[in-house]
Amino acid sequence: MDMAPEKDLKTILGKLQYSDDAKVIQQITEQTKQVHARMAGIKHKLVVMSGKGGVGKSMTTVNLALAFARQGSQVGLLDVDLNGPCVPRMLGLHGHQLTMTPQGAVPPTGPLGVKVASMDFFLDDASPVRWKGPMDVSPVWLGLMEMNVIREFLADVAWGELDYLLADLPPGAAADKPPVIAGFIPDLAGAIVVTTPSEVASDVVQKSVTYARDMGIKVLGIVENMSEYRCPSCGELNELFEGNTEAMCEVLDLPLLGRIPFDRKLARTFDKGAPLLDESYPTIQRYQEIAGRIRTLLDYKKVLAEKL
Ligand SMILES: Nc1ncnc2c1ncn2[C@@H]1O[C@H](COP(=O)(O)OP(=O)(O)OP(=O)(O)O)[C@@H](O)[C@H]1O
Repeated sequence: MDMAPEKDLKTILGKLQYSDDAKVIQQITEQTKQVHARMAGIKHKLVVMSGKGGVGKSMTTVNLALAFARQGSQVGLLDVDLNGPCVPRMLGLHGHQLTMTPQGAVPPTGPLGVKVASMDFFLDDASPVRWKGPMDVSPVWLGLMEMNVIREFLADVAWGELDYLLADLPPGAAADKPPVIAGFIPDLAGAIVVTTPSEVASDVVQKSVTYARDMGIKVLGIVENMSEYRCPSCGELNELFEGNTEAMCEVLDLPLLGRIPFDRKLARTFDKGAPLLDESYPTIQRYQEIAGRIRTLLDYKKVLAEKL
């Protein structure tokens, strides 16, 4: 596939063809084939989802990617949020670009060798994505446009060989975009759902798990974020929200993969784009444990598949 020396949102949009249904179907088929080819060298593909926004999904995705990398794996991070991509910023890669080569768009490398591809690389600073034309009046058209941009983006990124690819999906509950985007990723190993104990009190997490399952996505487990508060001066842990994630996991028949405390010291380093990477730090050890559990689940799944 020929690649332009530079690529931005306008070029992507310029390539989309909507003149008739046959062309749309042909384009989707070609993009889908291309996505399969691009991701053929990736062993485990995972998506990270949440019911609502702001529960720490990106923070969890980025830290799990770093945890897998610390265990010696080759890791890629995919940030497909068109309206608030924050992964590059957290890893100090904001302002970086994909490198366009004849082999595809090569993602920049962040801390611990993690490769990052984000919609952020196509967007102007601080301005939200604005679509022009018929989309102004049609939310359906707007959704279609976004999905096409994401599929085209996935069709371009040349990941090479990876052990893990973690995709940070946009926030959204039940019948929203995240499960549709997850469907673009071939041979998906499963989804990790991030929640806070307060979110558990509502039924939003259960709805998103049910909807993901209805779409054929295997949910591997739940990560509870902001479980407790770690005091920055003395390190003591105190309860932060009411909620019973264990009971919810039992109802949903899902493992609780781990609990991450509200840790201002750690989060501040990611918000500043200079992430704390010290593996002896207690909250980072929690992420390491969660990554270990995910690895065990994936290995178990592989053994089961080989036996059947
Ligand atoms: N465990 C934590 N301790 C302290 N702060 C946290 C923690 N997890 C996330 N945060 C902070 O909360 C804010 C939101 O986190 P994040 O961007 O990861 O949420 P999100 O669920 O991905 O949001 P959205 O999907 O709506 O973009 C960030 O400023 C982040 O630093």
